[in-house]
Amino acid sequence: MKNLNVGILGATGAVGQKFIRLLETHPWFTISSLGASKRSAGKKYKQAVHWIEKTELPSNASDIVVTECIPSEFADVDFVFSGLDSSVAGDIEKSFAEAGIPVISNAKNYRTHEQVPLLVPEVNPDHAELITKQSFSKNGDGWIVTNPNCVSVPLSMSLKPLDDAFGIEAVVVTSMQSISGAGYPGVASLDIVANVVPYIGGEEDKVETESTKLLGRVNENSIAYRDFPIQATAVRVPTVDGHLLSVSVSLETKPESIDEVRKAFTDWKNPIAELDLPSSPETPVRLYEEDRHPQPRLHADREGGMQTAVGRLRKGKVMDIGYVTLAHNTIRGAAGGAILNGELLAAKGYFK
Ligand SMILES: NC(=O)C1=CN([C@@H]2O[C@H](COP(=O)(O)OP(=O)(O)OC[C@H]3O[C@@H](n4cnc5c(N)ncnc54)[C@H](OP(=O)(O)O)[C@@H]3O)[C@@H](O)[C@H]2O)C=CC1
Ligand SMILES: N[C@@H](CC(=O)OP(=O)(O)O)C(=O)O
Repeated sequence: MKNLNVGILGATGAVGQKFIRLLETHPWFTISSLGASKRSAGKKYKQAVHWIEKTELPSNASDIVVTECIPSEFADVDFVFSGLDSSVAGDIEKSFAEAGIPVISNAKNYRTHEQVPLLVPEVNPDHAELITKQSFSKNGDGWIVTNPNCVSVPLSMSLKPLDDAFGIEAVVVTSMQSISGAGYPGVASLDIVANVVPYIGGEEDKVETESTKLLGRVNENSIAYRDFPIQATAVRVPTVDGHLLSVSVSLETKPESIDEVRKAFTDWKNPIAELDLPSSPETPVRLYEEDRHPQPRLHADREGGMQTAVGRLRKGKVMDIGYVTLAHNTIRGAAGGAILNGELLAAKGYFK
C-alpha cells in the first residue's frame, strides 16, 4: 500500500477533470494541489472549472484553491500529473523536474526526448529505467515520464501481441477520433455535426513516431526506435468519447491461418499482471468476435475505460491482416493511462 500526495497541472481542462474524477477514491494517491493558468489561479476549484464530467464534482477537490503552475506552490506533493496545454507544458514541466518534483505528463512536449520514457505499462514497462539517466534535477529526484498520444495507445497495445508472436513489418492505420480529443470547447459544432473532418493537425506524425518508440528496445541511455513504417490518416468524427482505429498490418513471420493470429491476442500475457495495480484492467487487450464490435458508445467505457478493444480481425488482401481497435481517449489515452504509469512507478519504487 502506497500513500502519496499528488498535484495536478492543468486541473481545469478536459484531461485535468478526468484526473480529478479518477483519483477521487484512489487507494494510493491523494490530491493535495491543483494548478492551472493565471485565469484560474486564486479561485476555489469549483469556481475555476467548467465541469464537463457526468459525475458530481468530487468534494475532495472542489474547495482546493487553484494556484499557478509554479513548483513552490506544490511543496506538499510527492509528484504531479500534467494535463497542461502543450503550448505551456514544455517550460512548466521542466521547471517542476528541475525543482525535484517528478512529472507524469499527457502533453506531447517530451514524448520523443531521448531520456524520457514514453510509457504504456502493458507494452514497455522496462522503458521506465530511462528515468535514472535523466539530469533535470541535481540529485535525480525530479524527472519526467510521458504517456503517448491517444491514438498511439490502442495502436501500440494492439500491435504488442502481434509483435511478440510474429514481428511487425509495416502498418497502415486510419483513426476515427472523437470530439473530446480536442479538449473543451474543442471542435466548432458547424464543423463536426453531421460531418467528418479528414485532418487533425500534427496527429499523423505523432502516431507514426510514438508507436515505434513504444515498441522500441532499451539501449544503454535511450530507446532504439523500431524501423517498421507506419502510415497514419487521422480523421475527426462526431463521436464523443473513444477513438476507433482501422489497422492493416504486414507481419514478419507469416501466420498459417487467421486463427493463429486470434490465438496471439487471446493467449497474450500482460507483463505487469502480477503487480495487481489498482487501475490495471483485467484484460488490457480484449478480442471481440461479434462482427459489429467494438463500438465507441458500447465499448469505450469497458473496464473503467482502461481496456483496449480489438475486433473485426480478418485475413488481409493487401497486407497480412486487418482489424479495428478502440480505446477511451481521455481515460486509457490520457488521464487513466497516466495514473497507471504513476502506479507502475510507485510499485517499482521510483518515488523517493
Ligand atoms: N483530450 C485528449 O483526448 C487528450 C489530451 N492530451 C493532452 O493533454 C493536455 C490537455 O488536454 P485537454 O485537457 O484536452 O486541454 P484543455 O484545453 O481542456 O485544458 C488545458 C489546461 O491547461 C491549462 N493552461 C492553459 N494555459 C496555461 C498556462 N499559461 N499556464 C498554466 N496552465 C495553463 C488550462 O487552464 P485554464 O483553465 O486556467 O485555462 C487547462 O487546465 C494537452 O497537452 C493535450 O494535448 C493527451 C491525450 C489525449
Ligand atoms: N490530438 C488528440 C488529442 C491530443 O491532445 O493528442 P496529443 O496529446 O498527442 O497532443 C485528439 O485530437 O484526439
